[in-house]
Amino acid sequence: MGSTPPVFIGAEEVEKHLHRASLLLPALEAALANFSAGAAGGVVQPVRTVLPVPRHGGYLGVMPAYSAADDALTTKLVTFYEHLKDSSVPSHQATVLLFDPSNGTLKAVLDGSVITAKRTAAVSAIATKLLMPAFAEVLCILGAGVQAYSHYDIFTELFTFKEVRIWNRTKERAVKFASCVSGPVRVCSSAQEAVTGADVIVTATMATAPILSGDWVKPGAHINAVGASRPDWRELDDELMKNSVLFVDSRDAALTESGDVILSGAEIFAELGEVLKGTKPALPEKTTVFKSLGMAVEDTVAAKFVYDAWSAGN
Ligand SMILES: NC(=O)C1=CN([C@@H]2O[C@H](COP(=O)(O)OP(=O)(O)OC[C@H]3O[C@@H](n4cnc5c(N)ncnc54)[C@H](O)[C@@H]3O)[C@@H](O)[C@H]2O)C=CC1
Ligand SMILES: O=C([O-])C1=[NH+]CCC1
Repeated sequence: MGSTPPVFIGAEEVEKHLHRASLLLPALEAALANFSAGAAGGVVQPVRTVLPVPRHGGYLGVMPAYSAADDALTTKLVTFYEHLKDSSVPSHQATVLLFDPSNGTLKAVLDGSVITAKRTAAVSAIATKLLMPAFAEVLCILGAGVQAYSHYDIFTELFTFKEVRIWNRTKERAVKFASCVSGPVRVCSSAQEAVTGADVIVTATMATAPILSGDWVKPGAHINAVGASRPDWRELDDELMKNSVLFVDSRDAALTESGDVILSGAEIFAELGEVLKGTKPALPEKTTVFKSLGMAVEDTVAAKFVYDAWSAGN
């Protein structure tokens, strides 16, 4: 008798079972805390392997993780390309393989793009809940791509902002963003205009040089720095990196992959998981940066969530 072939769960099905990124919050908070607990937390996750594809300006990331608390084993394969000529192809594409951890059998192949968009935004939301100033009124998003949309959705679901602003390098995309989302958004002509006076800032661009200057940032603001995941790419300038309290998802990853951290020489204060565990304080009264690179265990718990929901309905 042959083994059961893996199921394929495509983007539409993933979206159906994960219609709100906030569904992932409890699992992600636990995974971040477990990751930062070291061996005792039961998360096995190396820093991802990123293979450059120099001829085409692309990268293939391989992101395996096992979470003992969830008894879940996955690897995500994610490609990201800097300058795609065909704008109908997304800059990031991903697939998650979910294995039976007891015997290594491949159980499911899941679309990873929806998972990547939603788990990243959910992790930024976790950071924001902990680190944003009291009475935050203005949200500013720099970038108008996939991550901008997923961040807008969960941030406006969880928090109450009086004003949401967007800036994008090409203004048409920002205008389109403002016309597509559910609430009012002010389209700004410059990053400086968007950032000035903002309490919470999300940088989610493909920039390779700083787009956000410390000069513009209101003291006490919180920044989720989501882009610039290569050691020579930047979104934030040195002033901002050095004059903020710096939180990361993974110290090892930040010191390997983040141009903003490596090139500025900024000191890492804590991993988000350490704040969640209560071993490091959050310091919301200070200007804070959460440098997000994206962790494999986030995909593990998200894929398990989707697979379990899919299984329950089949
Ligand atoms: N931290 C994490 O867990 C994750 C981070 N990312 C990163 O988030 C960023 C955004 O990803 P997506 O929204 O999926 O990409 P996207 O391609 O959908 O959107 C990128 C946006 O950046 C803008 N942009 C492109 N080049 C730029 C430049 N040189 N300067 C300023 N803006 C520029 C584009 O106009 C577009 O609005 C990327 O850097 C990506 O690698 C993506 C997935 C997970
Ligand atoms: O975590 C992730 O999937 C990624 N981070 C940067 C590019 C893709």
